[in-house]
Amino acid sequence: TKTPIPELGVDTPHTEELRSLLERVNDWGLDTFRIEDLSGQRPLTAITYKIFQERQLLNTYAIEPHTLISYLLTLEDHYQQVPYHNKAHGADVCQSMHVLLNASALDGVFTELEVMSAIFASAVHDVDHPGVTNQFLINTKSDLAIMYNDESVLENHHLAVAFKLLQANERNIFAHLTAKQIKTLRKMVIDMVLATDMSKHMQLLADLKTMVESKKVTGNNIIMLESYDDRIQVLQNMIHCADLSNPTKPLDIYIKWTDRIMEEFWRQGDKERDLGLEVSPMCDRRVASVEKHQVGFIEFIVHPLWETWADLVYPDASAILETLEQNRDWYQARLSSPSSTPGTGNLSSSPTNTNISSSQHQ
Ligand SMILES: COc1ccccc1COc1cc(C2=NN(C3CCCCCC3)C(=O)C2(C)C)ccc1OC
Ligand SMILES: [Zn+2]
Repeated sequence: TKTPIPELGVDTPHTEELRSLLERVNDWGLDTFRIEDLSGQRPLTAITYKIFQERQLLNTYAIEPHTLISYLLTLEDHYQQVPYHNKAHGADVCQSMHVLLNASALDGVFTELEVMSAIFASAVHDVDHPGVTNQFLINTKSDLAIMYNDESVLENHHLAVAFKLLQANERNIFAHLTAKQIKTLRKMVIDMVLATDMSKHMQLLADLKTMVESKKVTGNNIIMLESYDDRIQVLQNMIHCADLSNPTKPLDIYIKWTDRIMEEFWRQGDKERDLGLEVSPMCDRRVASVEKHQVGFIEFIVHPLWETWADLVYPDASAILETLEQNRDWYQARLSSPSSTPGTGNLSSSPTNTNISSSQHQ
């Protein structure tokens, strides 16, 4: 006999509140920070366990609850404690992917195995992220860059760690899948996680645009995807959208992600400075232009992607696109008005603006 599984998969004194929050797992904008606090710092385990239950994946694939919890807890422990690419980000992308999979334009399009592959890929996609970019790992001739020959260094590492953790019997959640199912799942998970490498963004978006232009739908507006290439392309763009979903979330949540990514980039800049390397402009905390980076990120990367995704699954992502545009306008407005950041750069000329709070965001 084994120790009983806690109802929500995690040990917490806040069971009632966590349960009611997890009831909203199908909603865009779920507060993963609140889940982190209520789950005893186990957001990834709590959210992924809830999604597996919600989608009946434990029954469909004869997954032992103990085994799933054991895998998720170990996976979560292998996310590093860095400002942004930590277990909360993993949980957030996993929950975002779960919502995107529910688009009515995709009703019945993906098999159970494809759905489980997508949820699993999202949960593992940044495991053991060291909080620095691929370029930094390459520039510093890191062991990881040597291991993966400078090609999608981080993404290859996340995959290797995720699959390595499955090798222990007590963590092998896919023990009851057929060899063929495991082969298919492994290929799809690899294809999805490798697609989260930002250097693939332009190609991914170009292919998505081509698909939208030639979109074939059934009578009730459900997208028809015949080949593996078409199916995996949609799933790759889906995980990419989930990964780049921060600016599409409620503003208070979006701002928290912005604070985290800036701190992570600035810490990389500090490392670059200490190593005598050239400090990437986006990583220099002395030339902080938080609003400018967000406006640029949305204008050139996030909005073009989400606009195309919203076309593909029209009208399912229209409200998400609306929030993105409102958030862009909010950061844009702060760009033109005097900055709220005393002591750095762009304070407006009039002295009256010097008496403001220290935080980047009021
Ligand atoms: C180009 O945007 C920025 C530059 C400097 C500071 C901030 C931003 C915008 O804010 C975010 C950025 C990212 C990412 N940016 N990138 C890369 C970085 C390399 C440069 C060019 C390609 C983009 C990533 O890989 C991730 C997905 C981690 C994630 C959340 C953000 O905000 C919530
Ligand atoms: Zn990510």
